[in-house]
Amino acid sequence: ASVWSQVPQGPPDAILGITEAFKKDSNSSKINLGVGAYRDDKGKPYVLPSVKQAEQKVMQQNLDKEYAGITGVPDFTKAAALLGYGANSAPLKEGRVVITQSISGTGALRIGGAFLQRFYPGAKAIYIPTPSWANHKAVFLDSGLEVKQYRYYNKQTIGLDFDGMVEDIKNMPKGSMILLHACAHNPTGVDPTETQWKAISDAVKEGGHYPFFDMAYQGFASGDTDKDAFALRYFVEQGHLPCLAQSFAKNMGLYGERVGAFSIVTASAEEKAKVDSQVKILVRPLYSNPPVHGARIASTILNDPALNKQWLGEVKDMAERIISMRALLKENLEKLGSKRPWGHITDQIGMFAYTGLTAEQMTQLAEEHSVYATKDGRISVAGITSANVGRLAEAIFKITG
Ligand SMILES: Cc1ncc(COP(=O)(O)O)c(CN[C@@](C)(CC(=O)O)C(=O)O)c1O
Repeated sequence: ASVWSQVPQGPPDAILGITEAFKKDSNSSKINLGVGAYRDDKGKPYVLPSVKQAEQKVMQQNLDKEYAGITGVPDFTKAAALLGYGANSAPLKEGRVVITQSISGTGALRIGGAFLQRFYPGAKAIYIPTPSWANHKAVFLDSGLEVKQYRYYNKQTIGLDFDGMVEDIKNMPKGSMILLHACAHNPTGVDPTETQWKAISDAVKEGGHYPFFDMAYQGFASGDTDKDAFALRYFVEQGHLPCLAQSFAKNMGLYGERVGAFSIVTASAEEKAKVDSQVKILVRPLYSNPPVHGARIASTILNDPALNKQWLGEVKDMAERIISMRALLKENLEKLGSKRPWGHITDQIGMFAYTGLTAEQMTQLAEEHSVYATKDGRISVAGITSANVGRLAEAIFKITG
């Protein structure tokens, strides 16, 4: 037998596999609501003008292509920390935040998982929400952690199971690790209110739990980067010492440039130095040091006041287009005479709408109507345009009534 004859055939990725199926469909009016990548109203990928301008500035500098340090482009990581934690962040001012560039958000989560596996003093089990991003479980399992779940989504109300979530947090063994989506929960689009975040912070503190924030959509949820960072910053103000995975894939449209950062809030500058040294020791054998181009673009945007302002406007525009497509879809469904409640489509926030459709209905959408999305009923609202929203509503109405 050949050396790889025993390798089993694995299933296609739950999310990226949808795009493969979409590409195979010859129907000219097919609609891709699978991967959470922004599309403009023409259904086209969008390179932000601020990104194009920043990239030109970078090219004009004729920079060399030497290795970055293990933790990446310093001007980028400093600016990413400021964007995430905010200008008034005490840990930032006191030099207590360890940060390393990462291979986008996935890479940040993986460095975090690996660091926690290596050094977390408590049980090596992380609690993730039910449901969560399809890749979270695999990232943490491959990091060597056990993955457990806490209640998050309420099927009946298609909203947050707040009581269930808080009860589960209170019942976790003391000092458990808990993953929290900072904003624009994937796949449900259901976020806690600020009041609910305060109660969640209390419950996490009461249990002495360790919060790991995944902030993959800062600015993309509400259009306001400060508003979207509320939960993270509130936890820090409350004295938690969280770690954070940041992605610039969505809010800067840098998907394929793989720009992200992983950071840890420590208790003191001395602790920061020790943790920083161990993060470097962990990253070096992983990929040694990160790609510089995307980080230089992001750094140029974040550090240039005019470009930063322009970028914030562009992020706001993307968020607003998503919000308007939510309203249009709901309106179209109601106009068709649907008797089902669709308020959750506009109540939810961020890239995704959790429709409440079953896996069978999602398969029907693809097979009978050439509308592609993940089987959990999640649709990427970014894939909706003023041109296809009518057909989408009809397809959903035909299936759900
Ligand atoms: C909550 C969450 N965290 C991290 C990531 C990682 O993104 P990055 O590595 O590209 O920075 C995603 C991307 N989720 C997408 C948008 C794409 C994907 O599945 O990879 C999604 O369709 O859910 C995400 O939704």
